[in-house]
Amino acid sequence: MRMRQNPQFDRKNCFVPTSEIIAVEETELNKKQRNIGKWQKMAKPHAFTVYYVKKARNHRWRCSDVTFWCVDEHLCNQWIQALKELLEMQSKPKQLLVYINPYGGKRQGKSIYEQKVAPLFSLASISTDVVITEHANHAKDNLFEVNINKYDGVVCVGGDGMFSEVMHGLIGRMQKDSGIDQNNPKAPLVQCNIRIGIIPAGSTDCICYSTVGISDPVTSALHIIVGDCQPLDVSSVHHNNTFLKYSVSLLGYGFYGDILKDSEKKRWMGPMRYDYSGLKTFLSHHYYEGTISFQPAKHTVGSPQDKDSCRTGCYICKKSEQQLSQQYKECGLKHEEDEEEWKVIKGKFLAINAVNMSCACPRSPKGLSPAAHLADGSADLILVRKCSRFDFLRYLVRHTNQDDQFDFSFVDVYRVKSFQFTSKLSEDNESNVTDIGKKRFGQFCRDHPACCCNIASSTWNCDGETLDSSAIQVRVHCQFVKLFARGIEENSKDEAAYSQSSIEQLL
Ligand SMILES: CCCCCCCCCCCCC/C=C/[C@@H](O)[C@H](COP(=O)(O)O)NC(=O)CCCCC
Ligand SMILES: Nc1ncnc2c1ncn2[C@@H]1O[C@H](COP(=O)(O)OP(=O)(O)O)[C@@H](O)[C@H]1O
Ligand SMILES: [Ca+2]
Repeated sequence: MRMRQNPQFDRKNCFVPTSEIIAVEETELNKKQRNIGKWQKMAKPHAFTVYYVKKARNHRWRCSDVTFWCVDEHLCNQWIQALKELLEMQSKPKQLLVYINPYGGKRQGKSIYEQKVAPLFSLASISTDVVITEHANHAKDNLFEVNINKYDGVVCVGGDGMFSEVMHGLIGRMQKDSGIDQNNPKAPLVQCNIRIGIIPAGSTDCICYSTVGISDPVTSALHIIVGDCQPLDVSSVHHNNTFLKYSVSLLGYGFYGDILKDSEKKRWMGPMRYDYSGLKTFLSHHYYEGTISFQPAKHTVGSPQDKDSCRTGCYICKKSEQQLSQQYKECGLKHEEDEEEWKVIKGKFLAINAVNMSCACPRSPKGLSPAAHLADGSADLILVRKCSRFDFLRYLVRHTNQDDQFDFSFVDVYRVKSFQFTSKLSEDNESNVTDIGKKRFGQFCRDHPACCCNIASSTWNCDGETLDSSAIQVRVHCQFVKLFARGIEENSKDEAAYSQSSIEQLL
């Protein structure tokens, strides 16, 4: 759509894709407005206002508007009618179920929603059912009861943990309605097609940041309003034949698991808790022995160390998904999982991280794996072996600058479609070796953070929630859920929008 700002004020033209129009309204002209400029000569001017997405720097979106005036009332009404019919034809949501976590982040979820998001939903004529959660898992449990077909999408206001709750509720509901047993690691899970929107109000908000490019409530609300759709890989996590969790951001053992475990007791600190626990965990410098086995993701066309970051309309995601589908058609799931070789690595690790996305966030704008892809059916498995505190610090600092965080002798990264992990402790226990001294020694280390040694086992950090077992089996499910997002857009020089389907074509 080609729009000229009000002729009296600004001669600038700008182009807005009709898919990024938020609303169209007839404009009531007050006396003052009538007396502006050349419209004074008009007996009775008529006007309509178009509200649209204006793109600012760093992927920030804002709602802007422009008013069109004309003397012909019928022409004005024709425009309004034509634009409204156009908006009706797009996949914009009309009815949303919203869960607000009043407890996450800086505990501002409710005010963020009411002050920044609700007015935009109202402008876009979106009706909402809002639930302010009263306890953990309230949203997840509620999703097993609601009439989900009534909604065009579900919105979570909170951090990654809140998204995880909503995702588990929707996926769990879908499997229950389809008679699928999630405890079976090889179950043919049924895809969840209802889109999830994230309004960032948490502590890390890496899922929002990695799929939109910024952690900003208004930007996310506008992505929901325009009806974006971004598929997302999901990892299922099992312990033997028991379902544990799904993960879309970070599955972290060692460093990030220890940070999460320590920070859970300090939620009263808000997001700062991660900085405090991060420093404490860094100083403790614990490493963990164990065995990782994994299947490389041979269907993907990218690699963790290429410079091809995942961007809107990602070619690597599209091509990888096509090749994966082709593999299943030719060989089927059973062959694919049983026949392909598993690579095995034993060692001592400071951190074992598996990420389905870059995990970019305000703390680390390029994330744990900058070239990880949102929808390529793979995860990047990052192994950080035991090293000195100084070297580990150099590794961490590289997450905050443009240097390659994988360019260290003690860091290996693999693009995988499945992996398993067992800690040495559980391996020893299985060989019936019980060593009281080791347990007592482990306690000594916990009491003396200065000690640099290996503790029996760490905790898995699964999107900010802890897992009950250290021995896990993980499988990546390609494009398993959908978000109201479009991935991170290439930074265009001029943030002005571009014309996709212009209103001019309606003329
Ligand atoms: C000396 C400077 C070192 C700086 C290192 C910075 C490294 C930051 C890496 C960030 C990784 C983020 C992975 C995201 C995980 C989230 O899903 C999870 C839960 O998010 P939320 O519910 O919104 O809080 N966040 C965490 O597990 C926190 C990880 C610790 C971040 C320091
Ligand atoms: N009303 C509530 N009271 C307590 N915990 C809640 C509530 N609603 C959600 N939770 C839980 O809070 C945890 C953290 O939520 P999240 O929004 O990720 O905040 P943060 O980013 O600060 O971790 C999640 O595990 C979620 O299940
Ligand atoms: Ca992926």
